[in-house]
Amino acid sequence: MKEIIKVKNLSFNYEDEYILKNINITINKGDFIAFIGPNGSGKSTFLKLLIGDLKTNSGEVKLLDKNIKTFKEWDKVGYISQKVRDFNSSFPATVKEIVGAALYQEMGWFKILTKRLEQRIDKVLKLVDMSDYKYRKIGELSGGQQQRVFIARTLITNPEIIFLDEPLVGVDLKSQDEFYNLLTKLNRDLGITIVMISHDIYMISDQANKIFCFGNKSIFVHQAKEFDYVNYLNQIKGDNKSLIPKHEHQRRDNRCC
Ligand SMILES: Nc1ncnc2c1ncn2[C@@H]1O[C@H](COP(=O)(O)OP(=O)(O)OP(=O)(O)O)[C@@H](O)[C@H]1O
Repeated sequence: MKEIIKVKNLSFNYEDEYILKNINITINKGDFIAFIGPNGSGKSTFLKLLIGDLKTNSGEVKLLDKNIKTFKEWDKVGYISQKVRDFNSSFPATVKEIVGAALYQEMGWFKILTKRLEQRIDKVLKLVDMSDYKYRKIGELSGGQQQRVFIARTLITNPEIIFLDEPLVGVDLKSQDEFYNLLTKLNRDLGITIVMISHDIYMISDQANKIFCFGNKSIFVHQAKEFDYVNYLNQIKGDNKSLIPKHEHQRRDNRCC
């Protein structure tokens, strides 16, 4: 199985105290990984380490078989953040412009959107079911629709992996459902590896194939179908960040990754 991410002996601290200690994990092509854990348990930090936004203090991160320190194939990597929060209704760019901006490198000297490039925009808008919104201003769309546009923008360079950092904050429930269905389609039909931070444990444990539980500076890997999220939620009630959820964790030497 093709390894998309390999993390070896990674430790990280911002200040004196370690946030993550001696992490060893593998993410394979086609995985749909959910990062869950109490506030402050290191989910965003780990994601930033995986995409090279933060540098490891010790250990190694490999993305698509390349050390993250020298990684350059960013067109194969998508990243979706909580962008819904960043837009206001007066933001002037259209959906076409937002998605097309990802093709800037390919537009040539005069930065012209050729017919072939325009067709690529149409194709990804269709994939995310947003063709009818091509000429609409991004700021006029709902949070869920905006996130679909950002997914389209990511898809235009045919990524192998998409990282999502709580992309559904502030998005209504129906749109959340549709968004999860879209991610599942991208994962199952296009084979895109998905890594997503989510606090919506009910929803995400239904969609993901593996759950990475963050707690006490470690990451515990579960197969989603064996993950008892009701028990997990009972354990972490109160959001005590120092708590390791007491559910059955795979032994360290027996992790699935
Ligand atoms: N830039 C920073 N400088 C110092 N400490 C930081 C920084 N960013 C995060 N931290 C600390 O690192 C720890 C992990 O934070 P992180 O944001 O990774 O957690 P998280 O699991 O993503 O939390 P949440 O679910 O609340 O988003 C927290 O104690 C946080 O206060």
